[in-house]
Amino acid sequence: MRCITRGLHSYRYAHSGSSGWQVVIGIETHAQLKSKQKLFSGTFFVATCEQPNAHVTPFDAGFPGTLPRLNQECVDLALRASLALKCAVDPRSSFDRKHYFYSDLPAGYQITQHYKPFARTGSLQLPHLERPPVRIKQIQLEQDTAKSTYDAQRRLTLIDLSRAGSALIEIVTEPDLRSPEEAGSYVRTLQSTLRAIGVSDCNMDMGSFRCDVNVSINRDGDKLGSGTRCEIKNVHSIKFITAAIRHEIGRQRAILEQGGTIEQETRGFDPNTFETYTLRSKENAEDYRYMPDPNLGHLHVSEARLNELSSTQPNLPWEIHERLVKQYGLSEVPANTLMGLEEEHLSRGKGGRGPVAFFRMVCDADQRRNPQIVANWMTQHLLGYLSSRGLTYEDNPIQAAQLGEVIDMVNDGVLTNTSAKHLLRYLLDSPSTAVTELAEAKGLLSRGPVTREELRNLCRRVLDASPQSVADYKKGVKNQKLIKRFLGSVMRESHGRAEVVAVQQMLEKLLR
Ligand SMILES: Nc1ncnc2c1ncn2[C@@H]1O[C@H](COP(=O)(O)OP(=O)(O)OP(=O)(O)O)[C@@H](O)[C@H]1O
Ligand SMILES: [Mg+2]
Ligand SMILES: [Mg+2]
Repeated sequence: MRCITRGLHSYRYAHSGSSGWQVVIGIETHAQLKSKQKLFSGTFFVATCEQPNAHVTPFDAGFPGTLPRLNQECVDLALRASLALKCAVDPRSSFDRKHYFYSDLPAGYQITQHYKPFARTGSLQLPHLERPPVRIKQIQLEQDTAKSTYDAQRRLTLIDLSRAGSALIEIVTEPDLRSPEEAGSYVRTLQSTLRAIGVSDCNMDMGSFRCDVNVSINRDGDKLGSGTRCEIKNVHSIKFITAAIRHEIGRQRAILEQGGTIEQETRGFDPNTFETYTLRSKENAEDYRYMPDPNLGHLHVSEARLNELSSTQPNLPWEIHERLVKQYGLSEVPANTLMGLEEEHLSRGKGGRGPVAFFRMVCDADQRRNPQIVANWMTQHLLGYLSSRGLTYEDNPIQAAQLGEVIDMVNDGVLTNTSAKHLLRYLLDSPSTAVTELAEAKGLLSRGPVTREELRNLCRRVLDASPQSVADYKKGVKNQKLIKRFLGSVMRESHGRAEVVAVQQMLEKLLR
């Protein structure tokens, strides 16, 4: 299904579920910058600080007479975002005051870049969707507000000024998205992009990544984007974003099909009913009385600075994925699993070496190591053992060199796969012990296949240790279950060297 229009991307998805209608979506995203200090004050910004009002200067609290001083680290992070989103950076942008009265805005205005944002006209390619890249209209630097929490019991709004004045970038798309699914994909891709380059944690739960979603619909054949948009403010998860858009499409369609008109509104989303509701109409829209901030000069960005940042820009997710596939020869599934782990690691924002770097260290240390096998050991076994202990990759005590050694020992026939899994678990408990020493101490080193004599002794030892179970077996009580239990014990004792079938036969023989 295709339609032709000028200006907006002229394609649509059949699965948007709105036959006869075209859906137009644009998203404004506020991403909290991972800078150490706030945008205009020297205060440290600690996103996870529990104690309220712990990081506030008089400037953050809006005291008269205090002056802003632009923090270069925030500018650099914002520029990194604009490079990743292929924007044109304005060599000379400026800051404006956006006035409104609200308890979370101490100064009565927010410093933003209304008239001259620092970056414009970028794009973001969505993976797995055949469509042109989403156009980025602009990115602007701005201050965050304080954090307000409503205490329903005491009927009080509590204000925490620690967040006031911390640095945000607002990333505004052109109205290029055509379905709830595309909107979800855009948000996900933007998150992974900003995380990969270390610009933001993009954690929607923690409020470091907040989206406003603009939705309009118009009849097929009408000018694309000619419908009136409604803006749904602050939707807190990708699931809610898609749900809010779905509801909004249905609501607008019902009104239009009954001959009504859509009012331009700012709406909220109720996560309990999955419905949007009116916050304020256009007539009640605020007049922000934008004016250039007289206390701040222009923001100058030189070509040299941009080149410098560009040369030290970390790889983007698709570049890392491509490297995993092309350089390391990984197939899609392990490459995607590793990317997923990397993303989780970055979203936790604890820093440190991520899973992809760990994988590369294991592979690069010895060219004979098969990357596919390394990825399997990491994603299937190591990850499983860590999560069964409630640990994440950041807590992983095993060194890349140690995992490499375990893998090599399997490859050299010194360890069986099963023994290597045991060894990995032992290593998690005593990571400072040398790998071979631990394997030796735990009797995991392969001494070739178990001989018949050895097997008989092993089986006998296991049976002798459980006389009651043996008696039950002979009475014919729960034989299947008992034999499985004996079998498990023998396999464990043999450290995986014994053959399951041989063990079962020997046990049955001894029990006869
Ligand atoms: N017809 C439309 N249908 C859906 N979205 C639209 C339409 N026209 C514009 N938009 C989207 O609405 C958003 C407008 O954001 P922008 O920041 O420019 O202005 P704003 O919402 O008026 O300002 P504020 O930042 O104060 O909320 C953009 O993402 C844009 O793509
Ligand atoms: Mg906006
Ligand atoms: Mg808006």
